[in-house]
Amino acid sequence: MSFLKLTTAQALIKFLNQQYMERDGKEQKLFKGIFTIFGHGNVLGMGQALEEDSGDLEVYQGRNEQGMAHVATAFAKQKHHGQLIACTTSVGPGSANMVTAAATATANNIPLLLLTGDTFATRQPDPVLQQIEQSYNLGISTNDAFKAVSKYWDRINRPEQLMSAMINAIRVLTNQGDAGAVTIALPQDVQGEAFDFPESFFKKRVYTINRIKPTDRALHEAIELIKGKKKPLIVCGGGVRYSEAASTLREFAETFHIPFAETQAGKSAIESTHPLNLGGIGVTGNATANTIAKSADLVIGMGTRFTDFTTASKHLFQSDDVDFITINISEFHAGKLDATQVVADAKTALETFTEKLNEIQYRSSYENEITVAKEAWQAELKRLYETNFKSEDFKPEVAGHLDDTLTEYEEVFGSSLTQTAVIGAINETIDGDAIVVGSSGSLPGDLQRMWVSKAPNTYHMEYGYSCMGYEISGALGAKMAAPDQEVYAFVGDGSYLMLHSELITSIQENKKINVLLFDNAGFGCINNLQMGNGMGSFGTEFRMRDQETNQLTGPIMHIDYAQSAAGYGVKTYTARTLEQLRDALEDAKKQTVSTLIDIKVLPKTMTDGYGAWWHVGVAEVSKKESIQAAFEEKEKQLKKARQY
Ligand SMILES: Cc1ncc(C[n+]2csc(CCOP(=O)(O)OP(=O)(O)O)c2C)c(N)n1
Ligand SMILES: O=C1C[C@@H](O)[C@H](O)[C@@H](O)C1=O
Ligand SMILES: [Mg+2]
Repeated sequence: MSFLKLTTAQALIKFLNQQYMERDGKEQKLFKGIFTIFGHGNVLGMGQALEEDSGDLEVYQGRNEQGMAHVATAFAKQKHHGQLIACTTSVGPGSANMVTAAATATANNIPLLLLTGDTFATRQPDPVLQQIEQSYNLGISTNDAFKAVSKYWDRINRPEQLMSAMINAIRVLTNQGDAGAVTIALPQDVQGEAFDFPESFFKKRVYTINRIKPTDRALHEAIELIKGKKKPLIVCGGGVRYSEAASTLREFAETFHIPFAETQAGKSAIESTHPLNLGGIGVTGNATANTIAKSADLVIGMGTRFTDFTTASKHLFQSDDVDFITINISEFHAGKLDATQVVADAKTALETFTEKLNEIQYRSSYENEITVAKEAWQAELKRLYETNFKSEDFKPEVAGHLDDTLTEYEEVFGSSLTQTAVIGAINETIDGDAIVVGSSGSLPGDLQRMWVSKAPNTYHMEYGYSCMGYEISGALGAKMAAPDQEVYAFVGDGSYLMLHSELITSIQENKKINVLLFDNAGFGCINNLQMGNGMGSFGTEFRMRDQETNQLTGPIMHIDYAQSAAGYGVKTYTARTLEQLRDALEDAKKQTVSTLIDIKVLPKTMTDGYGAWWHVGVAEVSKKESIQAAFEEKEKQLKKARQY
């Protein structure tokens, strides 16, 4: 056996360079690059290894650890898990900053490799700068916080541990059904320590999609169930996209005349205009999907985790005889809703289902209800595109909350744009193959309902963790994954303020992204939520502290986001009318640098409703009658929901 004397960090980088992913006969490096923010916890180990020989890894410089890890997550998501970017941080606050991003990746089952600097394994200089020192356990460091949010966690206290740790790390990162954040904590001293690593550790390793077939029994049970059903409905989840099963799903739906609805992660597998595509389903779904869902007698979940947003807190599927089939590569997710479980890859499962259903010449019994529901939604979409604050019969989409203060917003903003009209104008103006990215606030709801996807894989929504701050990082990750397509981040003002640091990285990397900043001066969707459940407007509008009342009820804050981003070198625009917006969008297309359009939109003009309930924690006791009423309503609706 031959050996290579390397430091732990050098061995790690060499190992990463030898990992490959194979898809559809095409092989590529599993790791495209590595994001870094160096500090004393990683610069002399990981930094040294990368400076000396990074191999084919591109080395990027992040601005905020959370931000850079979101970039890496979005990159993997857009690449359908086929290629990854690793992240290295310093010890203490550097790694702590990344915990939120780890959780985001894990919630969404997206592979993300985090290489966090750690305190000394020898403990000789303890306490080192940024060490917490838990007196009950000296073995604990900040990095233990990743245990709750990682799918695999390890600490390399001796160089030779790297080998088993990394083989397990890759096992998890390449597991389609159970991927997520993988945290490898690297004590500062161990990173630089040398060891004679066997050369075999560095051999080329090629991974591939595990296209698990359904068992005969699962297939038989599922087909027997489908046979007796008249109104099946497919829920197209992210698994359809990650498994690259869209064309198989299209053929399946068309052959058996089965409509499909989209989750946030599944949207844009197939274009919105497909006659069987009902669009977004659930809490943030539209009327078409939610209407059909209510009377479906069979729900076939494909690659979906069936979150509360998809099932409307298990309240959506109201037919007495509704049954569920779950097709999922993950046993855990297949086990949801007491379904007939088909643990399999979506594409393979669909192929086998097609064969069997063809044998019995199955066809659903839908007549024209899908077309009727789709046409009704088209009319509603047109209305949403045309909402106009200035029209006499204007009523905000979320009415009865702040109706009287909307003119105050109009004055401060110098704009009466409605959010739905803005989304309509953007959808009509940007290229059909542009990728739209989002994550939190009111925009995911509007986009899941309203966005007309024209090309495959152009809708990129992180809605597993709905993490504010993902949007701009996510846009950069999507751009790095698809450099030939325009990428647009849809971001609220609250989320923009929380984290937009990687906008600078987009400039540094010459990766143009377009930021569409929807400024409604507040945490709009949370304001809707609280007021919709009987509360007042409390702590969610961006208002100055009123000196007399000492409450946040003073004047609306006005922030010139365009001016601030211009200082970064971003090409910026302000849009106060639809015409200005369209002009800005057209001009932004011509730019080579990242752009930002500061769009002032009136609160309460986002979409709302469409027949889905959401189970939220309403107070059982309150002096307010409106809250008592909200609680009673919640209890009433809860009785109609499935319990598990
Ligand atoms: C990191 C994080 N913190 C808190 C929340 C809870 N939250 C969800 S949406 C939201 C407000 C979003 O405001 P904004 O980005 O302006 O969007 P809007 O709802 O106004 O469209 C908050 C605080 C979250 N999703 N993520
Ligand atoms: O609490 C939340 C409410 C949702 O409407 C929003 O989209 C999401 O970001 C969130 O965290
Ligand atoms: Mg806002």
